[in-house]
Amino acid sequence: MALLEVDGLDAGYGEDLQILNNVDMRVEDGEYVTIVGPNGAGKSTVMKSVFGLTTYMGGTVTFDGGEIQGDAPEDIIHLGLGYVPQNDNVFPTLSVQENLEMGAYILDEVPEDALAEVFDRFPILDERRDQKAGTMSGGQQQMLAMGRALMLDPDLLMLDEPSAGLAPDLVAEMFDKVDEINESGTAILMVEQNAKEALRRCDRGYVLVQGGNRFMDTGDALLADDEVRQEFLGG
Ligand SMILES: Nc1ncnc2c1ncn2[C@@H]1O[C@H](COP(=O)(O)OP(=O)(O)OP(=O)(O)O)[C@@H](O)[C@H]1O
Repeated sequence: MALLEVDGLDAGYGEDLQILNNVDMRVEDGEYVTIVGPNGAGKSTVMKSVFGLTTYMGGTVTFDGGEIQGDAPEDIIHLGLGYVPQNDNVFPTLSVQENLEMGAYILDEVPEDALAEVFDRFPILDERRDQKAGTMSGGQQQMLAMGRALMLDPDLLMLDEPSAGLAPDLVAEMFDKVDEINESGTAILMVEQNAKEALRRCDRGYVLVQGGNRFMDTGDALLADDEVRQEFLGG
């Protein structure tokens, strides 16, 4: 069984606004999977639904062998599933180090080895460990949000548009960081607007349209597919 298996997932918002319709998705141990698709397709909703932040309406979500559909985020985070939302992903009035420590709030003590590893992986966070998160640039805050999610050493890290709003040189740096995190053994499920670059780097990709699965293949195969290129990658 895959690390994450989503089978026939229906989910949405409020009482009856259904967005996802019969979505299937899987991420193997250590795999790097990307979700692409047009605006409003439901890409973010897939991640939020896996993490228990939407209204569950049907289907199953299995993580590490146990069913988690309908569970609360505070239960899911204990299982080794990390999630970095696109917005509001740092505490602006707390320092960098305090933000990272908050990432491990479910533990009795701050995991010093994990903290050292995050500082090692993101030298900018080490340099600015006492700076208030809200005074850092968008890219630095994004690194901090990722670092915070890594404090619990997740088996799967879900990233919602990590390159959004970043200058081009920072976009490359962000993608490199994601590669490094994946190479160190953490599986990745990532939503990206920067679809070509994401598909180039991932193992496998899903194209989601109107809340449902449309294409699934290796990143290279999706990049080479005429229909995918024309419809979703700007030709
Ligand atoms: N909190 C919410 N309440 C109600 N509807 C929502 C909520 N969040 C998202 N939606 C709706 O769900 C649909 C899918 O949104 P979602 O953000 O998942 O799409 P997306 O594929 O990630 O889009 P984008 O690429 O623009 O970020 C959209 O129609 C959106 O308006």
